[in-house]
Amino acid sequence: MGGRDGARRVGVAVPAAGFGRRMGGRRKAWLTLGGEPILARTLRAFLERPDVVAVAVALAADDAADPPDWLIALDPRVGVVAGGDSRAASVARAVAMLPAELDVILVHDAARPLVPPEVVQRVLDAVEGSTGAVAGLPAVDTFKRVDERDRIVDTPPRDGLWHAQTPQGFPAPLLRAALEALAAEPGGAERLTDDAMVVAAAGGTVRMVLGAARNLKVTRPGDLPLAEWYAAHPEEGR
Ligand SMILES: Nc1ccn([C@@H]2O[C@H](COP(=O)(O)OP(=O)(O)OP(=O)(O)O)[C@@H](O)[C@H]2O)c(=O)n1
Ligand SMILES: C[C@](O)(CO)[C@H](O)COP(=O)(O)O
Repeated sequence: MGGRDGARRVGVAVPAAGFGRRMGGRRKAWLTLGGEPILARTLRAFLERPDVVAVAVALAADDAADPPDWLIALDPRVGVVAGGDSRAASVARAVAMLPAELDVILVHDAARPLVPPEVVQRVLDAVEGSTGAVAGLPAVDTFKRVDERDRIVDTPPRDGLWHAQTPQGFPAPLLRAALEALAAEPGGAERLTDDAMVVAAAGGTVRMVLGAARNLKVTRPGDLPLAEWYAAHPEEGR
């Protein structure tokens, strides 16, 4: 896998257009972690890689129309686009603005600012010669399926259950084709909550690789102190 000069060309799509409802209506990209915006920290993990040739960030429409100065000045590889009503729609818009000649596209949530470089590397290694790879962690809790009256109706066996994280990486032509197929399906984008589902729906087989505890998704207010702790302890949770 490689461009004309043999070097792999990686593009990164960063969905950052969420509403942060579970965070009390605060857009998580702009919250600070270790004294800097969450989005800045998220992008750094990818911008420090020389094989990353372009990064497309999907922002809420008003933010995309008036992005902060620091983001515009951050790196010439970074571009901004308005996201959509669902994560998948935002990913599709970010992928659409990436350059055509890419070998691999990584999708990474803006809300996961603590991804270790070795997790990014594991995903990229696993994408080589395959149809996709996702970072994740084996489940540690017992899972219950609960009905609308809060009754437990099933306890799915935990064997083989993992928590999916990001990055999620795919051969670029495959991800583009899968997103196009999804766009043609009414309501498709809302149904699929991660990129592996998009590629699997198009017939791809996606592998799981080991993620990291510190690669948590900042989702609720209580996640912020934990993320701050990880930020202050760079060797923990890897
Ligand atoms: N329409 C959307 C929805 C989500 N995201 C992004 O997808 C990632 C994962 O989503 P999540 O953590 O669920 O973020 P929010 O959608 O902001 O959270 P909530 O569901 O609480 O509103 C985040 O980086 C978020 O900004 C996006 O780009 N566009
Ligand atoms: C893609 C994801 O991070 C995998 O865990 C997650 O599904 C995104 O969060 P959401 O709450 O489903 O939008």
